[in-house]
Amino acid sequence: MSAKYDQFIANDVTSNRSNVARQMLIKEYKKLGHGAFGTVVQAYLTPDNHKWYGPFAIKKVPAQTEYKSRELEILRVADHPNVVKLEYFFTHVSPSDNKLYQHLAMECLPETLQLEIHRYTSNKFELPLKHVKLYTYQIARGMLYLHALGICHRDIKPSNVLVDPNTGVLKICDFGSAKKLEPTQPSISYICSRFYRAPELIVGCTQYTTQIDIWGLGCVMGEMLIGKAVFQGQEPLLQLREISKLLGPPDKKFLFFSNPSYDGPLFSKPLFTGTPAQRFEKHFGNAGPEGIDLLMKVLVYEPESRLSPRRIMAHSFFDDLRKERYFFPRGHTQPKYMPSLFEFSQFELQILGELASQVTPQE
Ligand SMILES: Nc1ncnc2c1ncn2[C@@H]1O[C@H](COP(=O)(O)OP(=O)(O)OP(=O)(O)O)[C@@H](O)[C@H]1O
Repeated sequence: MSAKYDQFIANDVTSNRSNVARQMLIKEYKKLGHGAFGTVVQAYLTPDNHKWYGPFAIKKVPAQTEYKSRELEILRVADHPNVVKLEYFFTHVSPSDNKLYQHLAMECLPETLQLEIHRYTSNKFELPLKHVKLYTYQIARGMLYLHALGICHRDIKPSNVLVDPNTGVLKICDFGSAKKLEPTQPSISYICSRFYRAPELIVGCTQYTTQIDIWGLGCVMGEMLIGKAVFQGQEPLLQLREISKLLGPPDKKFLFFSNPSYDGPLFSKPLFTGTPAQRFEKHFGNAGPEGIDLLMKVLVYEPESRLSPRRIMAHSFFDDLRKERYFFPRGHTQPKYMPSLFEFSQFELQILGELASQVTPQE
């Protein structure tokens, strides 16, 4: 291994599996990304210069902020095939600015869904429908788990979804905005990236539920189908205008329950023609009738009317995944067996309840 980047020794590198802390040498290889709060680098870890662990994606965020501690707290407990796994964590003072940084070493995936969508659009294609099904199903399965724990991701978007296009595996990442929602406590409404913000967030609701993530799932599914963000508001309030073009304007009941004191624009003058079904058909025709039906049940104003993760997983749009366990990875002419989609834990089976048999393939 030839080092191109930084290397440093960190004390107290804690394994999230065993909880044991020890000194390790960290070798960084390349930058994977950077966001509002920190940078992500690919790195290997060694306790003795012989055994190497990795590659990991190490996210560095300034230590001792509320953001950081929530992200660590959530990643420490999250253990699911569709949620990025935290392997090690430690704090370390950066020699460049002498500040303390929290380091989260997570399993590393080759790409984000954003890049995967971009690969197709730059060649004037959209993702094959089978891939849309495979990825949307896994987002729903990750959400089934997170939401059952009360964890709301609050920033679902294609760049926060990691994929391995070769295996078809998908994992939700970036828990920097995530929060365990308590039913009686308000939360800030100014979260989530604009194009993916649920309508209740746009109108300033502070008692929202994990259903804001379901809106994000709908936006991500739609983006995979059409190759670009479904609702591209040029500024925060204009985001509602974009939504109104497809769904029609929000009604009084929605506003009453979301934020009765909202006094922003409502876009009640028709900005569209035809029925909602015709507009969805026009936008997402390539999803087929089942895909359109699913989107129409996910992209709805009332959060409680949006399908839950388990109802999404049970939707007939995913019957193909249950019947035919192969897919063609990008650039492959030979089919490949799909990743594990239905090997549910006892916890998942409990949440799926009576829908478990509908979600699982019938041999
Ligand atoms: N486990 C991982 N494997 C591979 N790449 C990753 C991984 N985690 C993060 N990345 C890359 O780093 C980018 C930023 O990571 P992340 O979203 O967690 O940081 P952030 O500071 O919260 O960013 P943002 O402000 O854009 O949300 C991701 O979009 C992705 O490209």
